[in-house]
Amino acid sequence: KEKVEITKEQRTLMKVIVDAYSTHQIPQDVAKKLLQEQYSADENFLLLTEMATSQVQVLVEFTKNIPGFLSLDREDQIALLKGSAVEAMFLRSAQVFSRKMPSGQTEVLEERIRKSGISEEFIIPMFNFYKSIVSLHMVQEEQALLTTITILTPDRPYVKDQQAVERIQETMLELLRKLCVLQRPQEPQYFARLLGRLTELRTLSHYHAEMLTSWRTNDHKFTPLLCEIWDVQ
Ligand SMILES: CC(C)NC(=O)n1c(-c2ccccc2)cc2c1CN(S(=O)(=O)c1cccs1)CC2
Repeated sequence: KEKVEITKEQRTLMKVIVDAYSTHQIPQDVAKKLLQEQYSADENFLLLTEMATSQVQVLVEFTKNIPGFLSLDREDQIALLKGSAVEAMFLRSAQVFSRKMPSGQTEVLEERIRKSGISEEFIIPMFNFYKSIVSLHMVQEEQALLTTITILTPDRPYVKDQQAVERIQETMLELLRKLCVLQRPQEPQYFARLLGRLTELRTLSHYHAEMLTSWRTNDHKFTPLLCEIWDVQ
């Protein structure tokens, strides 16, 4: 039986990441808006735009707190942010659903998202992903590390020094692996299941690119920040 132990450095690293992750949350007022009175499809879309924009700002702030990230090449930092923004958004969205909400709120939230101008063909895989994340019942440490590992994916487009990114990502993967073993001794495959969700995320981000095209044909507007991070318009 493998004796797994979190070292002092790993404990410090964990604390830095979880503190950053819990500090940089989407303003509750924005999330609350989605739950208020009846909205039209256009207003729901506008709210999602607002939420997604604020999430990108949160993502940038969180990423700056990942130990080692700011010592990467500047252009590679941008490439990692742009390359992971959509996946981080879907991961954060799933985590919003994972949170215990007063009864009925999850359904209202689901309804608003379904009625926001997103075509059915994307709604299904998107909600399947949310459910697959919710069913894992991740603790905050796992959520924060999974987001960190997603951001530190070496093979994003335009990343020059992939080795440097790989080195930091490997530190995070090793920490998450240990946490999973300690957290779920009875579920030896849990770590593998978590990483499997990252593959699902990549598929979703391909759907997202198509979603954007269909929105643009219906003349939906995005914020300058979303246009920049998604490379549209
Ligand atoms: C929490 C934030 C990050 N989630 C969010 O903004 N959502 C949520 C969502 C999920 C669970 C709870 C609350 C909200 C569903 C969707 C989005 C955004 N996207 S988007 O970025 O493609 C988009 C932007 C503008 C028009 S469409 C569409 C799908």
